[in-house]
Amino acid sequence: MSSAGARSDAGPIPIFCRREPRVLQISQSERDAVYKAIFARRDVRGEFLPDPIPDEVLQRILTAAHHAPSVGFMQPWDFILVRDPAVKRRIKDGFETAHREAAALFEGDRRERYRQLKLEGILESPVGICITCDRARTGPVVIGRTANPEMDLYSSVCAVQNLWLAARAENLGVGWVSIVHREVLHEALGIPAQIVPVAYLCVGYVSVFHDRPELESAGWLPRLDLRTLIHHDVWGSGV
Ligand SMILES: Cc1cc2c(cc1C)N(C[C@H](O)[C@H](O)[C@H](O)COP(=O)(O)O)c1[nH]c(=O)[nH]c(=O)c1N2
Repeated sequence: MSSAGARSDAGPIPIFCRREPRVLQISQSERDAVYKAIFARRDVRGEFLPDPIPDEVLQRILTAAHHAPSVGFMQPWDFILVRDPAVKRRIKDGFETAHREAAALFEGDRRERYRQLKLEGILESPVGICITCDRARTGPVVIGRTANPEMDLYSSVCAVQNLWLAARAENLGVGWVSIVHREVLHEALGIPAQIVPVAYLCVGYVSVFHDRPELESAGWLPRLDLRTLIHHDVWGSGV
């Protein structure tokens, strides 16, 4: 475990967001910082602090999300910021229902171990962010989506990951809660029927960032060996 460390000062949107006429080079220390954010990012469930997130910080991580790649540049996302305890409570109730259903699918010892995992921080985190996908945002024909219609959903997932990494760079924890039925999010957040809720994220400062995924530390699953996942030219060619 490592302590959460000092918070970033609120400041302007980084220079990378402005238009640059030259090829932007990334220095070695900047590169190291990117990798640091990637490897130190964690899914946070149980360590949220109630401290409020300054508006400027929230704006920066939302701007990072908004600069994600998207199929045909359709930018299909919206961001619903959830602070109302009553709204959070409805989502938490939805989690509890889906969690019970999921627990029933595990056998014996694994069911009890699943029940003991902390898998959300809906009420504890000061802000929830629901990232959605408007599949009709730029009309029916989108560059890059015709052969693979799910590409707009993947684009919203890219926004999730940008936000997750930017949040880590701000020393903010993020936890993705997918143990909730989509209809619960539609109802609790007033999401129109044609918009897809892609991710419900719990966001806040934390008491600690774990060094490893909690599911790995709990012995649920190990990290796979990257070498077994790389194929050369054809599937199954091995290393
Ligand atoms: C699409 C999706 C959906 C979920 C998750 C992730 C992703 C990508 N994760 C987090 C997941 O458990 C976690 O990322 C892995 O265990 C790896 O841990 P780190 O993210 O590296 O800490 C997650 N975690 C959790 O506690 N409750 C959840 O419902 C979910 N849902």
